[in-house]
Amino acid sequence: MRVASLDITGFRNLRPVRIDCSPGLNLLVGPNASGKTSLLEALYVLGRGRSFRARQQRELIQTDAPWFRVVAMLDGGDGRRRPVGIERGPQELAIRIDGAPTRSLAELARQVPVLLLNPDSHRLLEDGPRQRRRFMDWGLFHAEPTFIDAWRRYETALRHRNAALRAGAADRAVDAWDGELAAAAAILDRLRDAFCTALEGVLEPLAARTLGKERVGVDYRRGWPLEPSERDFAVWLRAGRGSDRQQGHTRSGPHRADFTLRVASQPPGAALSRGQQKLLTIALLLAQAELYHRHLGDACILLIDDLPAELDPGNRARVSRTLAELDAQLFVTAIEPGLLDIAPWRAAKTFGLTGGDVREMI
Ligand SMILES: Nc1ncnc2c1ncn2[C@@H]1O[C@H](COP(=O)(O)OP(=O)(O)OP(=O)(O)O)[C@@H](O)[C@H]1O
Repeated sequence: MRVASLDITGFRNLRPVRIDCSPGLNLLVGPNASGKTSLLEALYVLGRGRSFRARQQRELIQTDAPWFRVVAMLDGGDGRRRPVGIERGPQELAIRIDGAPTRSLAELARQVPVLLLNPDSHRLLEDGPRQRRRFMDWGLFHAEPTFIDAWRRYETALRHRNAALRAGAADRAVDAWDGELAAAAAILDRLRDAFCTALEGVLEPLAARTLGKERVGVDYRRGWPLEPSERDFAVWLRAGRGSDRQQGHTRSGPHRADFTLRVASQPPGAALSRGQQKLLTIALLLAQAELYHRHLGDACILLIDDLPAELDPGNRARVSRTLAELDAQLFVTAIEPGLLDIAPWRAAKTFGLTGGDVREMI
């Protein structure tokens, strides 16, 4: 899916704007506070229904404006164009896909597959497992039709089981949720395990290109210490029920799943410099984009904030070449135009931003 054109009204400091986007690279150039990150953020909100930096969604609405609206005309590569839009007032949220209103953020996310790379992305490797679970689940949500149902089933069963544990419910009541939890866990576990295997396959060559390291591995952690069969997880749940009751929640399961990376048999923190860890994070994001492309035969939308600032000139050139080879649509911010070489791209447009005003540069 690619964004053919984008309309933004009432969002952060951006003046009302309509741009025709390149199917390849869209370079957003401007000084500090000109609105570059806001433009990426508008696209991110369109794809995820929330911002990557605002604590309150209402921060996104322009000062003195009643609401914001972001509308994209999407091009699926089959010649069909489809409008998708999100509008948010202080309280209410409205989504339209192909002219029809919907309340489903999942449906919106399916239409607008956005991935973000910004100066905080290295936290994917450094922070706790939640971000890495989201990373796995983003890939599975798009690639595996059975994923979302299993995920919802699991979350519902987990909520009910935890409530039953806290309420001191009889074993019979908890048994019912254990069965449901174990059945959904088996599906999630199988999908995430397969995802990590596929991720390793695409990450290795990408890490070799961006980082010059070849022995990069992905180790899946399922969230409980037994073999991956439904029965085993049910047994594990049963055995841990007493302690779960004491704690008031289910201590193990796919809600604790994670993955770790390995570079030449070591954790990235031990094997790599900080700059190299950033390159590994970039390779990881690109691997996600590549997997999306392999599964769906279509491009996803990569939002890259402040990439040049992160890398020395040699690494910048290597990353630029790798990005240009990827079949994805890119929106990349930079303070100066020369920091990213646009020559490797077959299709590229540069947009200049000043004080929230966006203009295509010819
Ligand atoms: N709701 C809002 N209404 C109006 N202006 C806002 C709102 N929220 C943020 N701003 C302003 O928008 C400006 C643009 O910020 P943005 O982060 O998009 O700039 P940028 O070009 O990415 O800057 P930098 O290069 O420094 O990262 C900031 O000056 C900020 O104060």
